[in-house]
Amino acid sequence: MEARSTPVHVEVHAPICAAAAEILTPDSLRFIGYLCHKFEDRRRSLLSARVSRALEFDSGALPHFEGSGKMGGTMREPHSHSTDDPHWRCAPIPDDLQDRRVEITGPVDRKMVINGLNSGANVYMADFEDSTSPTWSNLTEGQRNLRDAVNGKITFTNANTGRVYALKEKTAVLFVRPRGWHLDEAHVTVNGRVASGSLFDFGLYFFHNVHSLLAKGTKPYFYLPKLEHYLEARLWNDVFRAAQSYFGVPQGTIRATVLLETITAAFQMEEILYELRNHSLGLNCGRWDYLFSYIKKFKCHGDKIAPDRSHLTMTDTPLLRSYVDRLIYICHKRGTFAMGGMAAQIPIKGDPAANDAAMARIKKDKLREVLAGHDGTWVAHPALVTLAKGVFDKHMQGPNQIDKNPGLAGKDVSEADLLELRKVSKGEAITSVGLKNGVSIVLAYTEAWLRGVGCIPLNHHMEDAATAEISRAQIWQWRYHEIPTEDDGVVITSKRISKLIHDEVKTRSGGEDRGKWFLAGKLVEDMLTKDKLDDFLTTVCYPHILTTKYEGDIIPEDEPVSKL
Ligand SMILES: CC(=O)SCCNC(=O)CCNC(=O)[C@H](O)C(C)(C)COP(=O)(O)OP(=O)(O)OC[C@H]1O[C@@H](n2cnc3c(N)ncnc32)[C@H](O)[C@@H]1OP(=O)(O)O
Ligand SMILES: O=CC(=O)O
Ligand SMILES: [Mg+2]
Repeated sequence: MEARSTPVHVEVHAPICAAAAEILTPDSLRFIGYLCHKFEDRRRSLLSARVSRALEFDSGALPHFEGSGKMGGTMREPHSHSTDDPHWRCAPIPDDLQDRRVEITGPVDRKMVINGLNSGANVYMADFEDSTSPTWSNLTEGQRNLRDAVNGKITFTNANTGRVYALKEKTAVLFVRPRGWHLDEAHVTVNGRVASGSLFDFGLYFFHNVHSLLAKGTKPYFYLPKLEHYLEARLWNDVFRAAQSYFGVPQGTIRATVLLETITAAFQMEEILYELRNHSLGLNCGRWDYLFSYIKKFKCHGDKIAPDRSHLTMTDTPLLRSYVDRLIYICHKRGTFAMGGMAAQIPIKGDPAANDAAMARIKKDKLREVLAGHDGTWVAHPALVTLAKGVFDKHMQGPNQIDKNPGLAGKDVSEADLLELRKVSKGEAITSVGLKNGVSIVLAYTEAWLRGVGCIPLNHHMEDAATAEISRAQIWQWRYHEIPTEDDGVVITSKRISKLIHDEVKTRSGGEDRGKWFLAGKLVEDMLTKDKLDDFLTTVCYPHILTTKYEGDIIPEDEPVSKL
């Protein structure tokens, strides 16, 4: 392990619960301190650049491909060199990852980790992002669960049923998705500044598992969420280089797939791959955050108002189709994975007809993906693994189709194609039902998140921090543009939204201060009716799940419980 001499002060401002005691050792904290100290200024400056770009979009600007010569103002980008050489390829694919046809994802609680690894999927992605509410216990226990899983020692006993869970002999290959660059880990400060959530999650997993993973013949594999720019990919690449060198493991040991899930990243697919090429495992279509990002970035554009969420389907939304095609083309051209995304339907219990219809929709979605050229897909629930595998087995003969399917449909995707929304028939685009459903989704998800639950079943769909954000952003946008709902002609105003929220909170809480309904109602009302659209629901709600004081990046005032 490489020695580091720069003095770095790491403080933990949270109870040292049993999991934290095992995970936050002096050495692991020293490593987190090293990463945060080295990269925090760059993280902050990249986050500021996001704010500047957002202001330009608010004034009507649009993203452009590099080299289009159309960038103006602060959006002038440095040349990335990604297209200078037509021959570069991403690093070769590791043996245990040739076949990624079905990947299951899920939050990091102990039972889920075991069920995900045992699900029969090729890959299990343990998720600290969209499906985890980053409470202190979720994070520290999640890290402990992953360490135990990597060591093959994870077990779980259901206290109610007595059922014992343990790993099967053959398990899925493990990926980990740390939080995005925008999220802080406020329970930890490094030289007085709150730590990055990304570096906390990445660093602890890497610290505790790199050697065990290598000894088992696998590697530390990551999914990188919510990147908005290729310089953010460069930051991850530099973090990987620093981490590998700190531990004395070969460069290229870490491998990562980037979630292509922001509209700005869609204009920089090749640039992002290029930055990470020595660590890259391709791109994935994170369709839900992608829609959220589109609505958020163009919230002020009167010609880009999205219809009800139910209309934003992969087949009927031109910008989604174009982004899929372009992603497959770019990834295959550079010799790496073009992964599909998540269908939000989950199994429906007790209603076979409705369940059959949901399964048919998922099957259609997976068929579209494999025929388009994707090398694999995501499922949200173990009961969907066989279904998705069946579709890929039938239509993808080899372990992947990187070399077989060049995805040429994506070659000529234009800037305009990546921005084109679906046109919905007059009278059905934005409806009172869509508005009510949207309010109900944002509220229910926020309530669960505040209780520490990051993914919920709702109306037979999974709702997480990406799906709920679409509803939040679009309701804000409809109100901002004073859109009337088409079925009744009534304008969407703050007053109308507030009433829907109050009614829903009353129904869901029974009028009693149960769960987190009252708090969720207050926060959601504020987010949906204020002048400014908050960047993320999760950053608004974050101070409410902490065990310590925190406002934005202000340093907690309490005495730290642990110092390094
Ligand atoms: C937009 C994106 O970012 S997508 C990626 C992030 N989102 C996700 O990963 C979604 C993950 N999925 C889930 O969290 C869950 O499936 C939910 C919340 C949607 C539904 O969960 P539940 O209501 O518990 O489902 P259900 O009761 O049908 O579960 C049946 C069993 O499958 C298990 N299970 C369900 N989903 C998963 C999963 N994703 N991974 C592992 N196990 C799972 C349950 O733990 C349960 O196990 P048990 O029978 O041993 O008790
Ligand atoms: O992370 C996945 C998404 O769709 O968002
Ligand atoms: Mg996402």
